[in-house]
Amino acid sequence: MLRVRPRLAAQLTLLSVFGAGTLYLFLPDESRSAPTVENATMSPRHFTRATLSWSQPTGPNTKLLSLVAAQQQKHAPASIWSMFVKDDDIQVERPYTPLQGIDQDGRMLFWVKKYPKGEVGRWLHSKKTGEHIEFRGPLTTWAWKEDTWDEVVMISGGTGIAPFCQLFHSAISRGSSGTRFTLIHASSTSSELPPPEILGPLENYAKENPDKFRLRLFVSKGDNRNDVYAEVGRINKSTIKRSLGWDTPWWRNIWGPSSPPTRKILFLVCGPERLINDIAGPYGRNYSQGEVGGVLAELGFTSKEVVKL
Ligand SMILES: Cc1cc2nc3c(=O)[nH]c(=O)nc-3n(C[C@H](O)[C@H](O)[C@H](O)COP(=O)(O)OP(=O)(O)OC[C@H]3O[C@@H](n4cnc5c(N)ncnc54)[C@H](O)[C@@H]3O)c2cc1C
Repeated sequence: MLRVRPRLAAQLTLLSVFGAGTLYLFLPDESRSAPTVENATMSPRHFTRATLSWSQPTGPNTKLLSLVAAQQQKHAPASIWSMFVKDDDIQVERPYTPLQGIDQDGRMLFWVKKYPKGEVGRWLHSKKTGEHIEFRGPLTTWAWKEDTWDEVVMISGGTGIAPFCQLFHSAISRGSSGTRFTLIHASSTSSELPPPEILGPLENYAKENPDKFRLRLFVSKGDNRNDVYAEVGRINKSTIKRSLGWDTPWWRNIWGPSSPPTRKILFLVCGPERLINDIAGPYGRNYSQGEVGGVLAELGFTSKEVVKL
């Protein structure tokens, strides 16, 4: 018997009312053109299949999902990259960031949030172990270049930690870089903080390598989760100044301002629109970088030093 999923059923009803041409106009067009190729190595130009091997709820609206590609994969870029995942009920794709890249067996781990009216996030959360998911990629979000920066400060909110987690696994934790990294992450409540699978390796590395990597966690309000320490409050100007070692007591400046820093500093910011706006100013048109605004502009940083992911 042919079983029609509820959302697909709704689409078919629409189809009968408005006609195929009209429905086609309603559907976002991103994923119509890329074909699906069975058992192929991954490519941005075609979709290929992965199997959901494991998933686990990690909070009120987030889940960890492990996908295994059908075919062994040869490589992944050294940069921050993502995969487009296709919701094949409605033929819409969205990018998601493998937290640890992809291993030789084609395994990828994702941390995905579902929004009350969000299409693909809710669809991914509904998938069961053993079900197939189509993906294409890798697509570079931002190219990391070793030994370009003295200091990199990563600021994230919610699942916006994913690209920094990936950079941690591909570059930071290898320890070869002369760069000092700081990750400042905020979630609304402690139970919405990233799960131990994400935070554990970051916390351990930060403890063992305080001169190379620092981690600071913030929550707007604390609740019952006590396996992790987070400061209650928002990421603001003084958080960032402190991370840069610029929080000199006022009495030290009594003889005039200290000399400007000469270190090459880069800020990477990723998360909900409000966090991006407050810290780095809004995106420009069509998600271009726009001007630097917010706290980073107040601290004198320019577009050469700020990337909104
Ligand atoms: C390069 C890149 C990598 C990404 N990696 C990840 C990842 O690893 N994990 C992850 O969970 N997401 C990630 N995202 C976001 C993801 O691609 C989707 O945008 C997100 O899952 C929402 O898609 P949706 O289809 O569920 O919701 P949609 O159908 O697109 O949105 C429905 C409604 O949900 C609300 N909504 C959607 N997104 C947001 C938001 N960010 N903040 C507040 N409200 C929102 C809006 O009100 C919107 O009207 C990434 C995005 C990019 C650009």
